[in-house]
Amino acid sequence: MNHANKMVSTADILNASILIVDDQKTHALILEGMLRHAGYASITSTTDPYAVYALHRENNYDLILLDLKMPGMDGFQVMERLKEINTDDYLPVLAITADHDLKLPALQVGAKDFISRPYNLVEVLMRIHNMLEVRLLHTMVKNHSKVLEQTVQERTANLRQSEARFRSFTVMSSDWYWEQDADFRFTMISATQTALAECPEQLIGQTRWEGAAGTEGNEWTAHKAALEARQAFTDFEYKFRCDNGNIAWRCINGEPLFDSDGAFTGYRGTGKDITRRKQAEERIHHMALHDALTGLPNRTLLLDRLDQAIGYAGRHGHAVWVLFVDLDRFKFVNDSLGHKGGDQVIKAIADRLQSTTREMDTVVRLGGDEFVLVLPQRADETMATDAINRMMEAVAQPIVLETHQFFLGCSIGVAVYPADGTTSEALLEHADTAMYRAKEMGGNNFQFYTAAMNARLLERLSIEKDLRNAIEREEFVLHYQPQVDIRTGRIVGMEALIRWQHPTLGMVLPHRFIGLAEETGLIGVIGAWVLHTACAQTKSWERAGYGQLRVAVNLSARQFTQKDLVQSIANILAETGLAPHFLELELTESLLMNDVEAAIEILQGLRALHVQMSIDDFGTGYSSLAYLRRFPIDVLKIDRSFVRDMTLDSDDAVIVKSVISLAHNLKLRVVAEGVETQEQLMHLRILECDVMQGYFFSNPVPAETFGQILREGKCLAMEAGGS
Ligand SMILES: Nc1nc2c(ncn2[C@@H]2O[C@@H]3COP(=O)(O)O[C@H]4[C@@H](O)[C@H](n5cnc6c(=O)[nH]c(N)nc65)O[C@@H]4COP(=O)(O)O[C@H]3[C@H]2O)c(=O)[nH]1
Repeated sequence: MNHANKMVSTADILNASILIVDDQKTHALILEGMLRHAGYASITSTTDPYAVYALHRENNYDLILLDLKMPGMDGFQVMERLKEINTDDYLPVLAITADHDLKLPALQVGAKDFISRPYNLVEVLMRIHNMLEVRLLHTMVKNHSKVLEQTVQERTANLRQSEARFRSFTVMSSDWYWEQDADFRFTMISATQTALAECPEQLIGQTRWEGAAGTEGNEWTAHKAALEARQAFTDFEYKFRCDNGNIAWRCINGEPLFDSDGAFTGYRGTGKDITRRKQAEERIHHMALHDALTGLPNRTLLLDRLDQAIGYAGRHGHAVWVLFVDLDRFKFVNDSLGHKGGDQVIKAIADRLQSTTREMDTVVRLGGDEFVLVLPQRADETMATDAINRMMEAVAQPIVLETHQFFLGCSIGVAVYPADGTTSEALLEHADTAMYRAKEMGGNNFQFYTAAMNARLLERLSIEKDLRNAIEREEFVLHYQPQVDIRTGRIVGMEALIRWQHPTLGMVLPHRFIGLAEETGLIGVIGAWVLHTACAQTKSWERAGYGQLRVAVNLSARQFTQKDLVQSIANILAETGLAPHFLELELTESLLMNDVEAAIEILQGLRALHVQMSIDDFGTGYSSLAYLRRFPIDVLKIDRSFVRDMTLDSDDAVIVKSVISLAHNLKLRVVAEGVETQEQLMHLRILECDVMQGYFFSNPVPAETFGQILREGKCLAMEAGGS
């Protein structure tokens, strides 16, 4: 009230608008006079009750002094009409009456107070003052609540606007908003996101875990415990299966909700679709553990799987076989096909290896042409080599690329857990060692690891180191083995055979280092040295007057596919002055058969130089006589294994016979290798073989010794056939 008093001043009261309604003009004037005298300034009088309604509607008086008894329309009726204007049920009416009985009914109809006639001045002014004060306060409160209402309206509009803004943000952002009740059931999900629309997370009324996949995991247990403890959580990631079968990932944040009494009412938070991120992470994870070309596990995953297999086998007393697989002559294929073709070959081999293994086995690509297989033993089986044989057969199947057909073999080394090692590293190392042994054995076979192999491996490593320095230290020499015309008995040429005079190992034969030189690429330099030395030596014997001799030089696979082969041979011939037809290049049959079309092209390039070409070890490779016609060659060398057995085994005799007649049909010379006995020579002479080479006439000998033989004019004794 104090507060209200302060707000309504005397001036406000005296300036309030007052209407006096009395049918008797004099009464109205008396009252008006009293009021003016008391200081009221805004007073209107009327004697017409019918005019009151219009006047009040227009002026909205603060106070109406209303005579109750009037002819035509009395004060009660006037009040009824005024109610139409003052809809808030407040009639600012002070009833005037001399009749005591009308006072109560007047108050009931809506009058706020009354004044009695005859007027008591103090009472009249008092009541008018009080009434105006209440009236003005009432108006003030009404206005105030109007302002309040307006403020509320404005605030509500602002709120709506910001809510709309929030909505549009959530629509535009990849996140969404959700709410749950105290049982963690969704009560609201702002579900307009495309991600959600495509793969709705949960339905209203369901819990989050009803649609999730793999909820028995530890992370879900921890999450549910956090919910039970009413804790906020951030970045909880989980996956679930959509209706279309796809797996989707979500990341959510949430906070608990409590009412004003502190009781838990549920959770609310945001959600985000992280399926793409998870897929990318999975891809990266897969890439880190797999080989990009073949999709097979890589070395990292190998170590993991092998550790697991060893752990399991150790607990159950089982074995694990570790196979180290390396393709034979892959470098040759890769060089002749280019990288793309090489990749296709690797993929094909990877598929074949996988198709021959069981589900529990692991096939790994280490890189290049190296694979590792982990074959754990099953409880009900004994490990057998059948699996390895199957693998080798699968690899050996012809590979067809465009018009090319290839044959690849592989060398496999096997180390067995626990006999050959109890750690992944030891098993891999020993399988690798065994694989090298298989390579040394000529490839296309498998070897089980033995402790002795380690010693060989160490020797190999030291040889490899020394090989690199051998050229500079001039440790290589060529030995020459005479080739003799069987009809005339005269030396017509020689094969140049490399030897390595190793400072500690002594004389090292080619089979111990040529393969290594191939693998390390040193064969390029070594091969060029051999060619140069052999041509120069031959030319010098020619100059010395020992006749015109042809020198045969072995070409390795890697040399054969060397891009500048033709040019470098032409250079050597020019440098040494040897006529091209005195140089014979020996190529092995398997080297040519690897990729027939490419081989023909290279041979044609060499043919243009007018050098001679021979097929070495004929009969040992994948003989394809059909191709012989297409190779521009001059000589066939019958492998010494046939020569050795031709006098013992009639099959071999038949083979030698048919090779000689086939070669003659094709206008090729035939050289028989490894002739060791008189009997062999006799046979060859009967079969009309052209040239012989072998211990029977001479071992390979140093150049000086060969010069000596030439000087002496050594010939094959014609009658007896001996030297
Ligand atoms: N059992 C027996 N063996 C005989 C007889 N006559 C000769 N031999 C041996 O047979 C091999 C013939 O050489 P190849 O077949 O071309 O086989 C050669 C050839 O493929 C390769 N080689 C030798 N020198 C070179 C070279 O300079 N470059 C390349 N790339 N390879 C070479 O190493 C292989 C082995 O060479 P070597 O150990 O010198 O072995 C030589 C030779 O000593 C015989 O009557 N009985």
